[in-house]
Amino acid sequence: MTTITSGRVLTTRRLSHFIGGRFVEGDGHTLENINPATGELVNVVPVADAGVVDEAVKAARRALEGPWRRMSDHERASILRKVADGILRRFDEFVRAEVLDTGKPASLASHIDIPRSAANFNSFADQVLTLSTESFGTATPDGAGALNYSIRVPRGVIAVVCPWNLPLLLLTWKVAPALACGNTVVVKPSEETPTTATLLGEVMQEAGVPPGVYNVIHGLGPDSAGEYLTRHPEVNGITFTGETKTGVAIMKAAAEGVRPVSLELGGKNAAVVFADCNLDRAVEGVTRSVFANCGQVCLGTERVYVERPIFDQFVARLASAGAALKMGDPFDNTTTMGPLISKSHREKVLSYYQRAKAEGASVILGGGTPNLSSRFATGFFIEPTIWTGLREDSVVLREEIFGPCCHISPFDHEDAVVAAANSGPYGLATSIWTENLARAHRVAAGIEVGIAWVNCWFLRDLRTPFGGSKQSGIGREGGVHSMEFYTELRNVCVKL
Ligand SMILES: NC(=O)C1=CN([C@@H]2O[C@H](COP(=O)(O)OP(=O)(O)OC[C@H]3O[C@@H](n4cnc5c(N)ncnc54)[C@H](O)[C@@H]3O)[C@@H](O)[C@H]2O)C=CC1
Ligand SMILES: O=C(O)/C=C/C=C(\O)C(=O)O
Repeated sequence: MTTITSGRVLTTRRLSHFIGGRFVEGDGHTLENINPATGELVNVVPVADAGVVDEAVKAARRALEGPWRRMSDHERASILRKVADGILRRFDEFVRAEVLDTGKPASLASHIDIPRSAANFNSFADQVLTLSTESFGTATPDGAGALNYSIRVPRGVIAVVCPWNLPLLLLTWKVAPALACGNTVVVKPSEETPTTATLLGEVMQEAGVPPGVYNVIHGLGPDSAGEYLTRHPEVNGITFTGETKTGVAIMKAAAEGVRPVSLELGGKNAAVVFADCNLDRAVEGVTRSVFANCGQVCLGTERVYVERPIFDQFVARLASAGAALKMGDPFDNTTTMGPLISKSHREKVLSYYQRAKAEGASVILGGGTPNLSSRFATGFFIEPTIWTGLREDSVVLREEIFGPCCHISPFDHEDAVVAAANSGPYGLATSIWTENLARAHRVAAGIEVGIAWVNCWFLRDLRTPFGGSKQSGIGREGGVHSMEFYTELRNVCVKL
């Protein structure tokens, strides 16, 4: 297929839905998937209407009657390990697809996104083999007793709705445990990043995942594929990562039919840096937590609190680390920061850059868009930005921006910084930087979040509970917690 875009002639692919083990063309209604680093077209993507979504859910339902659910946990685990191997075998292809869809540096996709996606399958293949249930010996009047034991059954068809910031990583974080437990899935990747979900369909086939167990439909959210899927009455559970407002819409959809939801939503995460920290480690960690993936990580830091004696030094060091980031060709190994995901997202983040100035911030670094040369001048790049001097109640300190920016405030007392970190509606993650062990434990317990890191950030063990407090989500995934969401316990009482 040949397409003319931005004055360039490109050969592009047309993606398909993946339903019942087949790649399915849509009805001709499509959307364009744009490379955020250049503004060029990557591929043309079909948009599923209600009929296509119904077909996918029905394929997933039929597959529940097939071999997948009847296989032993060992057999399913062995197929999931083949999926992991398949991702690694096609590593470069996955990296390239993820980079073209997101604009993130290939070094990041090769280091985090794609290896973690394979690790998700291996980890949940392990997890399903060590899952235990409870049993009780129960006294009965005749003295013979009864045995109560519980079994875990798959929930059925799971709707998986994914965002664009870590497309394959977050998709597989949900698909791997859902499949390990014997469910079937219908995945709706973000309209911004549809490619790796589709490529995974090929890997699933090669690995021997039966038709209909893994289905992918493309499209938008409201009044489109996302909404049709989450409202579909034959979906038995919904897992979602993305914006809090979308989480609310999905929870409402799930209420119809009383379906369980697992929601990992937005954040406005605080990093707390005490004067007794190892400053080199703190600067390195906070630099990553603010700027990694161009600030498009729900766990990232947008509020930094630094104890006053080291405030000026910390601000200067974070600013010089931010200034050293190199934007440009994502496939160049020296590039350390990609663009934002889309033109509209850049407009949103720039509106906060303007708002910060209007609210009286001192701009320590950045605040605008960079001048890049050649092809990348039309990409959605934005400057890494640091502010100081804002009031705690300013909009920029309360709303999730999802860009490469942070505000740094000084603090004097532990209680006050814990209160500041806890202000606002979100409670996803925090990082605490101190060499005082007692203080580290105290502050980690005091900040209302699902994930507290001490002297590190994004150090992940896939067995640990992962999720948010307050408006940052409902439920926990990871390890046994994923197994709890993707199965239902059934108690069996046997009279002896
Ligand atoms: N992990 C996170 O916390 C993320 C947060 N965001 C934040 O959300 C903002 C908006 O980004 P979006 O991509 O629009 O996020 P979003 O939350 O609207 O979209 C995520 C996924 O949900 C789907 N979706 C949207 N509305 C839906 C609905 N009513 N029913 C069912 N599915 C629906 C989308 O098609 C996409 O697949 C960003 O500017 C950023 O601030 C975005 C991505 C990830
Ligand atoms: O599971 C992880 O390690 C990372 C999760 C990150 C997000 O959920 C996000 O940025 O949206």
